[in-house]
Amino acid sequence: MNDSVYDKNRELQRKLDHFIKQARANEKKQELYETFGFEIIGASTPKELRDLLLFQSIARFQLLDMVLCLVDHHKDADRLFFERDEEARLSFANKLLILDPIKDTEIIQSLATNPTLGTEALKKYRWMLKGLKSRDQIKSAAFLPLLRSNQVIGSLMLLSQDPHRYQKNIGTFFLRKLSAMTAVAIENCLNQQRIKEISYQDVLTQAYNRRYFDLRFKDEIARCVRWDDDLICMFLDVDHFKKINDNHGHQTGDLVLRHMVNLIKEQVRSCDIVARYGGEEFVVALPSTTLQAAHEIAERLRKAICSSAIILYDRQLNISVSIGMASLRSLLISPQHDANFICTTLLDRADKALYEAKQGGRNQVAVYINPIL
Ligand SMILES: Nc1nc2c(ncn2[C@@H]2O[C@H](COP(=O)(O)OP(=O)(O)OP(=O)(O)O)[C@@H](O)[C@H]2O)c(=O)[nH]1
Repeated sequence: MNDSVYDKNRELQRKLDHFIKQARANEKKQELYETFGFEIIGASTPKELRDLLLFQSIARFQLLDMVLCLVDHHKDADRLFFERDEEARLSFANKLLILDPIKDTEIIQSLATNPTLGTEALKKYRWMLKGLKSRDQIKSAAFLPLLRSNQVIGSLMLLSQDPHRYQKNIGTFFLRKLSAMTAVAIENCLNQQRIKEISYQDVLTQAYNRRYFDLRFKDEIARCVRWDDDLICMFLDVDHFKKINDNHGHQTGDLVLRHMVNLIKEQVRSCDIVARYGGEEFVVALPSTTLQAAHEIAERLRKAICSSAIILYDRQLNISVSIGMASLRSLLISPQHDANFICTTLLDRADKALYEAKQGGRNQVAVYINPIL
């Protein structure tokens, strides 16, 4: 082989090696993006999705930071992503930006429908980086729109310390794939959660239904047992409700039930579980609450119900409620007691206390007391 053929051959070999290397790198990239895509699409709760997108993605894609911006068409994004988790709300405060479709129209209109890379992304979407601790270290960014049915539902901002990572002229195939999968994952996950919530809600009063209560009650009891915390179970029953129905009609009876739920919700914390247990009977679980504190809440609630008359078209209607409660501590739990036993015993005791309150003349609070052996 003469020298020139030999050189050409080497040059070709070098190019081939380069292409093979690039193909392998792309294959790896594709695998990384696809695995992540399948994981986010498989996320079963908004919390899981939130952690994958805003926390795990950073290590997976070797990013400096990630910001997700969502147009809150259903006005429920904050609740779905953070319910009962103040700590997470604080730690993700600057990474999950929720836009109001009415108040933030200008910002929403500024969200491009194509990826924007490099300094243009940094300039145009500076507002997305406002509260980030890592802000000063950002050297390049990729803005990815999240689209569903040709509508912008939000955007992702991938941030890097490497000034060459996201540049105007680099290929966006993988990034487009990531943004498409993210949009599908967000839409699916939030819709699934909404459906779950509807199935857990009492249609008439918007309180939780018994199915949801039974599920959550078990979890809360397990948590309180683990942390050696007390938990209070409270039953509330409208007094002489049959008479209300008979004298004023079922519609008024329904109004009373809705009114009751609103008053109960006003008096308890968002972490407490308020559910309609049946007919005119409601149950409230108060985790990490002492019997004394719960008694004060119950009394406050009883007084609030008693003193807030319902205004009907031609008169006002006064109602009262009887309340029975029992504490987890009163059960003297031992390790052989299983969760089902604790749940049913606690409900049974609160129900017995409610019976006492009714027997005692109604419009009062009764506490289950352990019989002296
Ligand atoms: N309007 C309305 N009434 C309901 C609903 N569910 C159950 N009820 C009525 O609630 C009433 C419950 O009556 P009772 O169990 O006798 O109790 P009460 O009249 O409240 O008497 P005490 O509990 O002993 O004070 C029944 O008349 C049921 O028909 C509902 O969804 N809407």
